[in-house]
Amino acid sequence: MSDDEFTQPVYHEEDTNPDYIADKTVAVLGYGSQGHAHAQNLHESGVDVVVGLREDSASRAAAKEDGLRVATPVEAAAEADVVSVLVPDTVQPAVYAAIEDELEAGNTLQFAHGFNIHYGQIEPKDGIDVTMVAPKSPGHIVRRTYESGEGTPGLVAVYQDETGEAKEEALAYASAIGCARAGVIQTSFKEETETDLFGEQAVLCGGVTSLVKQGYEVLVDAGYSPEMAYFEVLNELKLIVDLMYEGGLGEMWDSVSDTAEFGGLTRGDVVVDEGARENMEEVLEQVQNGEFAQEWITENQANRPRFNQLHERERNHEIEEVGERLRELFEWAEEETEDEQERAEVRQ
Ligand SMILES: NC(=O)C1=CN([C@@H]2O[C@H](COP(=O)(O)OP(=O)(O)OC[C@H]3O[C@@H](n4cnc5c(N)ncnc54)[C@H](OP(=O)(O)O)[C@@H]3O)[C@@H](O)[C@H]2O)C=CC1
Ligand SMILES: CC[C@](O)(C(C)=O)C(=O)O
Ligand SMILES: [Mg+2]
Ligand SMILES: [Mg+2]
Repeated sequence: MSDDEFTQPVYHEEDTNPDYIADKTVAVLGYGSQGHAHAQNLHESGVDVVVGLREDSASRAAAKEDGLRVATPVEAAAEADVVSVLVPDTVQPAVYAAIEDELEAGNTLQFAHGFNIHYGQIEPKDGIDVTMVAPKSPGHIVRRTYESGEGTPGLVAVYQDETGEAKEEALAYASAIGCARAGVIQTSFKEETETDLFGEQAVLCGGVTSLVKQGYEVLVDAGYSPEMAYFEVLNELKLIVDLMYEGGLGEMWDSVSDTAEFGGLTRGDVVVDEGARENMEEVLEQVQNGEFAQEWITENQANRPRFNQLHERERNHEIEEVGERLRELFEWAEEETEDEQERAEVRQ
């Protein structure tokens, strides 16, 4: 499929012009998963970066160690032409309120996810551009693939274009963080927000973990060993997903045995059946009508009682303890530990 056969424009390096960002200062607010990756990638692409962090932020030392300038979010926004808002979605409205006065006409307010704009939690002032550059990948992969030269695919969207250059600038930013190497798809804040939330809830994060836990429990409850259950439903999942990632469903089906292909094709839809599809449609509806967004906003206003309870329950699931023991036993444990350390550093 060539690019002009896609339903939406897809941009690569040659479609971007670094001049749109080259002489600008970018304030990256937050130094977490996305923040550390955007800030370091932009910096190494030659863009002037200032990281905006709270005075008492534990991440200040890490950002400085990575060779970046650090200021408070307000100071960073004051000196920047582009303000990239990479603090958690739940704190973005308060951070925006604090920096709004620092945004001058012609500046850009940029996001990596459209939640707050789409659901009206941030109403950006007139006179500024409002854009999105959303890598379709966790932040530590955005960083790692920039370093390895591959880049991760991303999305660009424009919500407000006062300068007439919002899209070009967003594309230059996408290129500077490595996304244009892999391809950047044009979308809208609405489409990115709704598909991102649906994807992470129904399939990527929610659906997959529920499938793994239920599969594990079914095997263990039937008397099989926890170790066997762990390998069968969790460890091997990565290997199967890697094949799908590399060559689609077809490459995976071609690689597994005919027995697995027949069993999978006849039993998969029994497990994820019409009822599961209807549940997925309901999840999508709650994203589209704002019910999920309201629930998440209210949950945060109440200091996350349900989130904390579910978070704790998930961490204490038996499969976590089995996995920790097993990962220590095998040779890939060392590599995993490095990854875990990297993620832990990012989370700090
Ligand atoms: N996680 C991901 O991979 C992806 C995230 N996104 C989007 O990117 C955005 C950022 O998400 P993510 O990277 O996960 O965020 P993180 O949770 O990793 O952000 C943590 C950073 O935000 C800072 N922070 C937290 N609260 C405040 C505050 N009140 N004031 C100032 N700074 C604060 C933290 O500071 P401190 O260091 O002081 O604790 C830390 O540096 C979101 O819009 C998200 O939806 C999009 C694609 C993927
Ligand atoms: C899949 C989760 C994600 O949407 C992401 C890494 O893209 C997120 O919000 O973290
Ligand atoms: Mg996502
Ligand atoms: Mg998301």
